[in-house]
Amino acid sequence: MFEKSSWIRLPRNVVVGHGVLSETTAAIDELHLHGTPLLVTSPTPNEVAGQRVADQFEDAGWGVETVVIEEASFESVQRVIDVANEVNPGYLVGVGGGKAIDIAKMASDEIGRGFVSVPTAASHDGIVSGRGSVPEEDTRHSVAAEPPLAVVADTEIIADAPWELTTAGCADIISNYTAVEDWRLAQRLQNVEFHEYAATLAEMTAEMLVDNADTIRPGLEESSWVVVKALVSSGVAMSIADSSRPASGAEHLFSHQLDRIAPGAALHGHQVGVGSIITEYLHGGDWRGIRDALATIGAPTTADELGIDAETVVEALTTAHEIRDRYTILGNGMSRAAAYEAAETTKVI
Ligand SMILES: NC(=O)C1=CN([C@@H]2O[C@H](COP(=O)(O)OP(=O)(O)OC[C@H]3O[C@@H](n4cnc5c(N)ncnc54)[C@H](OP(=O)(O)O)[C@@H]3O)[C@@H](O)[C@H]2O)C=CC1
Ligand SMILES: O=C(CO)COP(=O)(O)O
Ligand SMILES: [Zn+2]
Repeated sequence: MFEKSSWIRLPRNVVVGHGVLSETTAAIDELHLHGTPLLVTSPTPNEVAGQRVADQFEDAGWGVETVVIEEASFESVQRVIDVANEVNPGYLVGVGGGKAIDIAKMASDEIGRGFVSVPTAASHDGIVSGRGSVPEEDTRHSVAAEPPLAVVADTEIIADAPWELTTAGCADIISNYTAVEDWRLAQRLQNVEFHEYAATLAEMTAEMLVDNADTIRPGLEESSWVVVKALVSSGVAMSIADSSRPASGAEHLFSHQLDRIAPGAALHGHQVGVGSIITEYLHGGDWRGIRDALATIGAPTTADELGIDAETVVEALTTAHEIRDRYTILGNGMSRAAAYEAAETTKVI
């Protein structure tokens, strides 16, 4: 039965490969955008890529305005909006990790301009999605934001980024397994809207990454390529669902709660990976398989490796269900005894 219309907003040009940063203007030119680009970046990404992108824009005769943000905050989003109000850009270009990209996509959404994503790290699937997240107070989870019109992912630059950013991106993809299990559960128990295509794509993406886990190695540019492709697929799954459901279940609630209790302890992807080991155990599934895939890639599998203690894990597990209205295997909350049992059995603590 057709109940309502749905919009699937996908990037038109996804350019991935060695040296493709030099094709940024070509990828944008194809979109028939007009006006001066506003480049949003952060300090290191600006050095490794932003300045080169700005030079390309100048050489193309398009001009460019640049904002360098240091922090992932609503203040930074506002700063970009303020600059945009002054210079009236044709579109925004985010160059960096999740911080610069999310700030650019949230500002784009606010001012109604197109957004182009130029990731310098493969740290999570936000680099290609239409979801934005700023780690402040009540909004730990992502919200709808401007999806990228184009993504330009230069694997030469991404392979040179700190390796733990790539293992975090891998773990974010592996967490799709439990995210989809939670989504199916929510459909059965709560009649939550479910999209088979989006769920299958998200699961298949995780499966392909796990199948290739032993080829993902630091210093191998091919590994960055595999991870970026997986992040693109995961972003597409979220666009099809018009929700982060295909890539975010209870393991993400656990991570968002850790961000509250122990801010900055570990990377998003590493936290959701450890969360996935525990929530797969709660689902009665192959949690050892998830743990082994994470370990093979070199992502954390224990609280120690995340830099948090047992009490923090238990507090996050018992309160994670309060993060948002999203039904998962955590139901209405875990007891402390159950949280200890799950974390100990899976050797997370
Ligand atoms: N939209 C979504 O679905 C999601 C969004 N997020 C958001 O994303 C952000 C986290 O993303 P993440 O990528 O980890 O964070 P950052 O963008 O802060 O990048 C992490 C670090 O890596 C540095 N860096 C980036 N690229 C390179 C490179 N090529 N070489 C060397 N250093 C590099 C950055 O430098 P510098 O400090 O100079 O920027 C920063 O220190 C948070 O704001 C979070 O809220 C997280 C999960 C999901
Ligand atoms: O990180 C995400 C998917 O990997 C986004 O999920 P959230 O909506 O839970 O922030
Ligand atoms: Zn995630």
